[in-house]
Amino acid sequence: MPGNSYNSNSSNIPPDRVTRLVREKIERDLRKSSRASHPNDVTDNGGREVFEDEQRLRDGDNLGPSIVDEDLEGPASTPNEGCERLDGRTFSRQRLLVVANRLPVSAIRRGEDSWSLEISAGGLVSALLGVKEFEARWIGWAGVNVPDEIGQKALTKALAEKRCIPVFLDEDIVHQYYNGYCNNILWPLFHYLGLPQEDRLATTRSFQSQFAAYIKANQMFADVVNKHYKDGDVVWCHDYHLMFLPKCLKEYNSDMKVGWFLHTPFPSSEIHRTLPSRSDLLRAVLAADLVGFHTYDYARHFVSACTRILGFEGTPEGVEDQGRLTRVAAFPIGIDSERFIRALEIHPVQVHIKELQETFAGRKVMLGVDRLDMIKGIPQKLLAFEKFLEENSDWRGKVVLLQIAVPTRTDVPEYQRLTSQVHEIVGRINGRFGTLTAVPIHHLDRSLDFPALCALYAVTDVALVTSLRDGMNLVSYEFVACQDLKKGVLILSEFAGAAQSLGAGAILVNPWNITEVANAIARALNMSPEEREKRHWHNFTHVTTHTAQEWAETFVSELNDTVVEAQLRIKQVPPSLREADSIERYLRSNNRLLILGFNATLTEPVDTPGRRGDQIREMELKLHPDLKQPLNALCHDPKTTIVVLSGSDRNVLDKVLDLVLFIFFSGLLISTS
Ligand SMILES: O=P(O)(O)OC[C@H]1O[C@H](O[C@H]2O[C@H](CO)[C@@H](O)[C@H](O)[C@H]2O)[C@H](O)[C@@H](O)[C@@H]1O
Ligand SMILES: O=c1ccn([C@@H]2O[C@H](COP(=O)(O)OP(=O)(O)O)[C@@H](O)[C@H]2O)c(=O)[nH]1
Repeated sequence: MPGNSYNSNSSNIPPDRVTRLVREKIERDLRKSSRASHPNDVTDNGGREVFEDEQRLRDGDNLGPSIVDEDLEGPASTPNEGCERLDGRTFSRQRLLVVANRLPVSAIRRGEDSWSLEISAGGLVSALLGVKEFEARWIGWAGVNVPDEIGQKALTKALAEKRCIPVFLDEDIVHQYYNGYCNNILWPLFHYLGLPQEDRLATTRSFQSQFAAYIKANQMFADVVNKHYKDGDVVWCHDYHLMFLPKCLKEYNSDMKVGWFLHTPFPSSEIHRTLPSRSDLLRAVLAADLVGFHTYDYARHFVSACTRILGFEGTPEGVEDQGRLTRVAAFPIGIDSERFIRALEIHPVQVHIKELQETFAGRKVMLGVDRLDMIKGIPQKLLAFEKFLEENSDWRGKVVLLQIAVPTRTDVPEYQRLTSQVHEIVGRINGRFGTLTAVPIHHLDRSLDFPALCALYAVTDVALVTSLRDGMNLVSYEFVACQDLKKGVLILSEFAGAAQSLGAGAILVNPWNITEVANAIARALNMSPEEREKRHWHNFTHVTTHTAQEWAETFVSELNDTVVEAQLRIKQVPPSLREADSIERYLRSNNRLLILGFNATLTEPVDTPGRRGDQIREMELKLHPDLKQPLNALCHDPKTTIVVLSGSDRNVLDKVLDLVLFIFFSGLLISTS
């Protein structure tokens, strides 16, 4: 198990490694405080304008200078690379390897050895765009199958210009790992939509081959990381696609600083325990030093899955297994709010705003922006809008719903079915409430570019985010950032992570309750300007102060600190007793107290021994047969008192130790549950 090998390796850590880690931490702290007092005194692009970022995004040059050739061949030292000067001192910036399923660029093949690259500026890209503390490079899949060596070499070279390093996955792996295990199993399960019927049995062939492909793909990502890793780098793994990656990386090198962040919800342990590979996935994630989630609830669910399914200890800091702590915490993502606010001033956005205002003059604009995914609750949203129109005839013709539904995972049959279902509902509502000149719903099955999206956000009166579950939902943040003039209303699902941060300013709804959402639409459209202003102010303050940059910096510096703290903690663990000394003293003494653990100390190892309240599985615990005789002998010995200390329920202790207790036991059972 990686956790074990990590533990045993780490206990032999040379003191100079601890000293080096602490020195690096002091340097980082110094760098932070220098930057706080001289925010512009940075020799990289720290003072750049947001418009420059926009230009660089368009030019596909937003990810910094290219990776040097040596880097492509493997580890090499690159003097002065990533250095910055602050207060007259030179610091080298720490390298950050961001590993995500998808690279922030999509690649289109133009010829045998030529590629064109398009930047896709999703949440993670903008989050890292503004981070100056680290020198980031990306490792991931470019979204295309490149079977030939010439194509792979050319793409690798082209991507290096964007600080990206590709992982080449063949079509079969993509089908089984990405479409199969990631998007057909983990994605619906983590969003409380359950497992697909045919995969409910752990023994089905498709489940097993998809899981095998998942592990294989994760290993392929790990191989690439390992090839490019240099001592001192921070490796940040992202999302449900890469839950095995921390384990693979630590097996290569237990000193690697590894963080893992989940962008989706982590469901209640009762949901997670339905997954056939539940234990393997949890153990693999726990190999990381730091595990992060968007909300405290997701973090809590993860910790309780680890305690209930693996029998590990949950502490306020995270999850502990035999003295090794994996830190678990909430790090809510934000957006680059400045980028949206400043975009509203640029000419193309203003042109779009004017066009939209003219087109929808005299009508209130409602907006939905979602990937066309079951979790986004698009059919439920449309049905609620239909109900609103049914019950509020005076609003007919005076309100329009613009629904942008970005196609996604189009190879997965369930997504294809969803598309047809949405089209059918839109057609029905438009048929019912449309006129010869206007329809109530404008539905687009495509994505918009950044200027068009900003303009839409800015002209909207009411945004409708009705996700059935959503890790965070950045659309709600982006809408708020673009509304400082209009102060429109946000209707937000209570099942989106964003509800935890924007709940006070939004109208929160249960998206499954069509009547409640219909009523919320009426309330939002009729809301007084004073109430709108108050609500907007709350959310705008949050969105502009909890930015993506801050999210990324906090996670990575927490990861650095976690590693230092772990090394210091290991040094404080008392050394094991020497066996010969212990026996000798035991024999000499006349009054002995032996304090024994229970689960996995006195009991037979059970694959998933439950703990803390899971009495059903605790009842599976049995006294280890080899211990029966020695325990009897000890209990017979008048010089020895035995205490069994356990978090398990008293009934469980009674049952397991029954025989011993009944006949011989002269000790004490302490149940802390
Ligand atoms: O690449 P795809 O398979 O099309 O996946 C789409 C996106 O899924 C993930 O989104 C999640 O991350 C957001 C930011 O943390 C969060 O707000 C949202 O609730 C999640 O669904 C993934 O992180 C993205 O990179 C993908 O593009
Ligand atoms: O036409 C579009 C629609 C959406 N988005 C972006 O897609 C992201 C959606 O993120 P969210 O967290 O809301 O949900 P996800 O799709 O990641 O589940 C947001 O940053 C949007 O700006 C976009 O670039 N073009």
